[in-house]
Amino acid sequence: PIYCAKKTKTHKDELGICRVLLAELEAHQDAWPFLTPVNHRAVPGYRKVIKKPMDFSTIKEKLTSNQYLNLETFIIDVNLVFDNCERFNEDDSEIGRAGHRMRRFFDKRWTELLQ
Ligand SMILES: CO[C@H](O)CCc1ccc(O)cc1
Repeated sequence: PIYCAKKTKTHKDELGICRVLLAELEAHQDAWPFLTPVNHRAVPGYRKVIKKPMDFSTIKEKLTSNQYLNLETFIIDVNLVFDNCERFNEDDSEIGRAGHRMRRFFDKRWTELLQ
């Protein structure tokens, strides 16, 4: 089309997309390592190595208490979950592989929803 303006998204539109994306992340079969905060008392070294822990339940709490300015600040927290996972787990481990699969799923879905 000759005229193709980018449709701007309101704050409400962006938060709606965050809710849909988070629901899909939580429902994913590989989400189990990421659903709740890592128990740093049970996992030696975790608190020392991972400076900014993040998980899907914490993201949900931040979303419902309006702590995300926009889609970008939400995506930053989701990526933090996967970056923490890569830092702490071997690629060739159950949780390492789950993290890579979840990141691939998330990247595909948010780009689809934004098209
Ligand atoms: C998202 O999961 C965290 O990376 C913790 C991974 C972990 C926890 C306990 C273990 O024995 C090994 C790895």
